[in-house]
Amino acid sequence: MNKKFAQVIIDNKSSSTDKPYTYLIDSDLVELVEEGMRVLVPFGLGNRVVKGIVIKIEENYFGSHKLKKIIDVIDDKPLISKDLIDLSIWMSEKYLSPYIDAFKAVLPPGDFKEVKTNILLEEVHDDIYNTLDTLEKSVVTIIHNNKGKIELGELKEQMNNRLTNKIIRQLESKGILTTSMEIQTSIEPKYEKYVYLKNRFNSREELNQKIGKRSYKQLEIAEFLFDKGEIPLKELMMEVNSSISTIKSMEKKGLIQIVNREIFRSPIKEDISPYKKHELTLEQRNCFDTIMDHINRNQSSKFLIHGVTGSGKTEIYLQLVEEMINKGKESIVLVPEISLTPQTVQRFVGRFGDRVAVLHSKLSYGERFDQWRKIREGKVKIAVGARSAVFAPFSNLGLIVIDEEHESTYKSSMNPKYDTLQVAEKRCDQFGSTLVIASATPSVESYYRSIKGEYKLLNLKKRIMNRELPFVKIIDMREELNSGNKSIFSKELYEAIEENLKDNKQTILFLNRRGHSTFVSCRQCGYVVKCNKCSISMTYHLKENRLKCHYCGLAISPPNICPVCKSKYIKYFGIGTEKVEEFTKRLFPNAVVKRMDLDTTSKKGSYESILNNMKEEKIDILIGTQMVAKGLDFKNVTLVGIIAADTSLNLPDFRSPERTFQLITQVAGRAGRGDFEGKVIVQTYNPEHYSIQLAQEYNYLAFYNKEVLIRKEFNYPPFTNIISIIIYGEDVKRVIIKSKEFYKILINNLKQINLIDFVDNIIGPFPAPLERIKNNYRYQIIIKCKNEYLDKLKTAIEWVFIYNRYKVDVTGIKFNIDINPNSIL
Ligand SMILES: Nc1ncnc2c1ncn2[C@@H]1O[C@H](COP(=O)(O)OP(=O)(O)OP(=O)(O)O)[C@@H](O)[C@H]1O
Ligand SMILES: [Zn+2]
Ligand SMILES: [Zn+2]
Repeated sequence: MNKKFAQVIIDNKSSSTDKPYTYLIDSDLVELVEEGMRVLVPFGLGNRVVKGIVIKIEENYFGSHKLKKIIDVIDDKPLISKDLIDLSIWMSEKYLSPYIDAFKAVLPPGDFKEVKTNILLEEVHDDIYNTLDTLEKSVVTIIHNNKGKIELGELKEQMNNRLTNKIIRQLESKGILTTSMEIQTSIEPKYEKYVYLKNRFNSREELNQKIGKRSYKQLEIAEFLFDKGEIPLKELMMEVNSSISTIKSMEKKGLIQIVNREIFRSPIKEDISPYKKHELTLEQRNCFDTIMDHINRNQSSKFLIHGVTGSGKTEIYLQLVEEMINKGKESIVLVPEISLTPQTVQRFVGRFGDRVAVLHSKLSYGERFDQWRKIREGKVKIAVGARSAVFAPFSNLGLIVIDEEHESTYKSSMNPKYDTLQVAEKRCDQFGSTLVIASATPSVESYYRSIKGEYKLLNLKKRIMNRELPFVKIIDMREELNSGNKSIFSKELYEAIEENLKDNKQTILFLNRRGHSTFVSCRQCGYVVKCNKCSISMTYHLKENRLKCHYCGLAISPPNICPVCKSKYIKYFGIGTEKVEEFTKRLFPNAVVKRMDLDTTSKKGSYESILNNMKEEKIDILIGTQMVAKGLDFKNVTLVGIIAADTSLNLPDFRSPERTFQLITQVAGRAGRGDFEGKVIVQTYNPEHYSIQLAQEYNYLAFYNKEVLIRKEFNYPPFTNIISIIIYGEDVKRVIIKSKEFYKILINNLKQINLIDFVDNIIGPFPAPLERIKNNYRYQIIIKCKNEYLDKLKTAIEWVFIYNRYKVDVTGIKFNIDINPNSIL
């Protein structure tokens, strides 16, 4: 038999070993090794045996090195499919990510080295058993003696034969074995006690004959178990109203058996009520039909749905998913983590039941692995989840939906620093599947692409039932101040809340800052309390009476006297949600007021409980950050107050006008979703700013047109790419010296390869706007570059910063390279 060559990725932190290594696959393993399987290989000078994953198999090897051999193959089936391998390689190149990080995004959750394969023995009839060869028979015997189940590695050890994988595959094809994956986690599996009748009775009569002489209760239990089969102990005790002692005594007499069974870890609560299918409105139908028309003609396409808040986008996704199921295809529906509320989950699970897998960051590794496995094994047809669900390992993917596509969380800020939209496009290209992205406020980039024809634009201009979009009133807070109102609430907002309370309607108040006061400062000398690890002013939290850093979490007691001038005039400035809550409670003592932000929702279940109380109208006024801004659908909310629309406007980032427009539109969209008209009050110190003005008119198109002109004029995305390189470390002097050194090397390199004139702009190195985070000083280089030259530029950056070909000493220095980052702070 011939030999082959495998490219193997090894899990290794060091960037110098982060590349595929070529190994020889000897003839005896050639048939067994496949792309996506894990193998054991000798690695490094000492030939330490390590686990790696095969990403490519080649017929030829043209190198001159003497190759090491693969020692053994671990899996009997690939852990990941070819399309996901290709996707990872593509990501590592596109986002300059280490291979191993790119692969970890698509590998099963947890440590891939810990994945185990269990082999289960099915029933084997004698006539079939007799047809097996000796090796096959011994495999069957070993598993049989091991109570019908064995872990693959253990079986191999007992077989002492390298061809075990092949034998297993043969037996599997004969229906004698099945395999399933499992991962070792620190979380103990959950068990529950189950009860069943020990003896088999053919009929109730037989049962009565055998144990009829026993007590009435015992007979009742036995009959119950005869009807139901194996059931949870708890359920039995409840149903027949029996004590544990009766059941225990039956066990002692050998009538029944109590066993521990593992409970399948599931993040989906069982008591989800069905979500009925809506008859599509005319607008919804047009949109749905256009998409289905493309799908039915087998045209893989991309769509952007621009649909106002409350226009019923979710119903369209649900019906598209249903069509996919009918076609035997799978769907991925992505929503921002923050909108992955019980409400969203309920809509999907309520419609499709156990055909839905839910993936989000609050799941434990065990839970996540279970969801991953269900997808991989084809047990579910839909994956609903946040960003990383784009990697759901389906094998027949028909549709990807990205809801609220403008959300910044779709861009990852950790390796691989991928943009979910681009990854989704890539996956859809691989499968020939359909991509639908949607928003009430599409990002400038996406809308621009729809105008260029890369996405087909579909509009939903009306709310469901022709409900009106809420009326938006802008309040100039400078005038409020001039007229003597120093409160957080303008007169108009105060009166509107009061009226809303009288009418028994609910109110949402939004402020994009948590905590109580946003900074603490000395009135005498101007000293501001800042985090001593980050260059960020600290936020006061009243309940704990602590100053907290929102970047690194450091908490300290607030000072009584100024540490600089020793004065006592320490003052608390700025407002956060906690202060809004305090004021609201004071002004409306009879209202039920609740706050929803990171601080009040960290306990498990607290988030759900607030949303439930809101739904059941037990809360009059809900105060919150981003969390109350998106996707929530409460019919009784008729008033939305935006306490300060300017917080996002003043950040030194080219996206801040866009973010402000989106936020106001989205928050406003929470009002008037039921039978009653909604009203929105926006308080601001910049009432004439176009973001605020155009959000008031719901004029997305005018906003887009204005914004896109600015982007063009000042050369920002989508007209260019922005690459941010942050050089950071604890020693500020070294950071400065190294930044300058690397900057010079980069410039020289770009000159050498004749790229310097094609790169639009290189600025830096200068202190990053967030100059210090967690004790690290950060210097930044920003490069702007058109699409045509981006690949060349990336190669240069890789050469200089990642491979460090110039052998610069980088002790204590790290780099963070991000292509089109979310924010350039
Ligand atoms: N065809 C329909 N007939 C009646 N009600 C519908 C229909 N489609 C959707 N709805 C209901 O309309 C409400 C708004 O729909 P949905 O929440 O999907 O809007 P959306 O466009 O996603 O809004 P947002 O962008 O604000 O999240 C929901 O309560 C939904 O159940
Ligand atoms: Zn002072
Ligand atoms: Zn800090």
